[in-house]
Amino acid sequence: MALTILPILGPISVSESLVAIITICLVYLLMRLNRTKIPDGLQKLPGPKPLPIIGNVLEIGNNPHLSLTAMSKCYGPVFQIQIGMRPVVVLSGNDVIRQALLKQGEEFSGRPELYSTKFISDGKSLAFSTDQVGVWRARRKLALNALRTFSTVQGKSPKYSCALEEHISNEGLYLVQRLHSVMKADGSFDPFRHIVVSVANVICGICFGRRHSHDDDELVRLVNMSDEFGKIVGSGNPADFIPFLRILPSTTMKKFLDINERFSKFMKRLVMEHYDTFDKDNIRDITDSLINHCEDRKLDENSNLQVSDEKIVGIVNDLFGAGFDTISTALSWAVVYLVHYPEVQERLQRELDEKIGKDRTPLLSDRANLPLLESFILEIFRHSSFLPFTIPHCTSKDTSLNGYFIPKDTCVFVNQWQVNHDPELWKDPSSFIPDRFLTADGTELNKLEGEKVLVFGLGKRRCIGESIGRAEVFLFLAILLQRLKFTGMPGEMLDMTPEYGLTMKHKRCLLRVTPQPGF
Ligand code: HEM
Repeated sequence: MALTILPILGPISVSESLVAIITICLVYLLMRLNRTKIPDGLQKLPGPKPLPIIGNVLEIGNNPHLSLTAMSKCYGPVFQIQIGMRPVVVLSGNDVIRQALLKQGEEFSGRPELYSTKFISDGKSLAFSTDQVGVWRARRKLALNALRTFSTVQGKSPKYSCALEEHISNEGLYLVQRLHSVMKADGSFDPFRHIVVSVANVICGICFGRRHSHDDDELVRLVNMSDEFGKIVGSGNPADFIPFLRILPSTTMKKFLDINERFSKFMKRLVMEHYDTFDKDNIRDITDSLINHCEDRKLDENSNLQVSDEKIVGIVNDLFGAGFDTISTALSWAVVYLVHYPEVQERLQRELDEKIGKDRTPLLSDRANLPLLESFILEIFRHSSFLPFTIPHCTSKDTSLNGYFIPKDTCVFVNQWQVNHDPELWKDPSSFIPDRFLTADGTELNKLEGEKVLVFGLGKRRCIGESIGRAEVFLFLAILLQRLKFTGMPGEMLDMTPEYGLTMKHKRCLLRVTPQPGF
């Protein structure tokens, strides 16, 4: 990533170089003159010395979660780097992150204006855009209510406690069948390719009241390209901070624009279908409820909320986008960990055999009875830390943290990976040990330990899909483990090195399944 800036140094002439050097010097001098004065009693942020123009890009490298964790050991839990000419504050450590996001939540809840995020949902994304506080708060409340209502509403069958459980269970059982048939046809399968469609169908059911076939080319291509999206919007993408990188040809950027365009087209079609068939007396799903909200607001003369219809109905883009990528990444990692640690897979299957048996499908209400599965999920969240940073934050006013001055509009990275691998919080953090989340006698989940895992963010920007995410990962895994045994390809070692992005993915691989006895 960082090395993409080097080719521009080659083809320039001597006079161009001189102009460039003079410009750099002038900008540097201007920056020194404009330097913010540090208020009395506060200190200047520590951090590595930046190079002109590129700042600390070379030190940050291709794995910012690792390099910034290493820097926190040297500079402490609050330090400053420079990406390009732009200062970025990096937060690490449980106490400092809680102080910033919970106790000083208002000051740290903004989003920075970044080049890449302008392309997401035409710059109108709830999660990424720089909406004013009032607009963001109103949209977030609408999104939360819509999610809550349409996941807890009664499903079609009385067997299930809610529509969410029904969607997950149906998709989980379908995924089992699908993996059997792919095994018969090809002898192996790419886990992400199939899991992502099943997970996308759950959120599609809640948002649009429909599901797509696993052979639906448009959906399959769209959801399978999500890693290109994450590579660009992950914290530390140099093109967000160094303007001239945007004009250099980049295949990743091209794919990013392509996926955003395809995504918008796909979503617009589904939303238009809803407008065409909208019936106020039959609200079918989240899209209908958002359209209905716009209609009600037009009738309410006292309404003083200045949020456009496009921004209200566009909330569904965020719910769909966040709802499939995060959960399918978690599940795909889970399957890869099962293969890498076969003894853990055997213990999980024994727990399911003993507590659920073979005569019924697991339900969400089984969570309390399956402590090892719950511990396994927490350890996947912690060990993979597949969301290594939250979405970048931004300060909404001048503030301070740990005695350091942080000016308004400073971009802030929150290093979740560091917290999940902090030796002060975890014994042997680099080892995969699900039992660390069980009580000493191994019979129950140690909830306090579980709360230390940081993967959904904290405070005002905390993920609004957390309970859906946790429920989905649990129920899909319980259904898969009850019916299938996962193995790797004979003689091949799995490469567990994550590929950096907003959500870190494992390398694409081929796996196998065999039916569990009795299925
Ligand atoms: C395992 C699953 C999931 C994980 C690990 C996860 C994690 C996160 C994280 C780390 C953030 C950023 C927090 C911050 O910036 O401080 C976030 C934000 C968000 N998540 Fe999730 N998420 C998951 C599932 C979901 C689901 C299922 C949905 C919706 C259906 C969702 C919707 C959102 C939205 C809308 C935001 C933006 C909130 C805002 O900016 O106010 N997430 N999530």
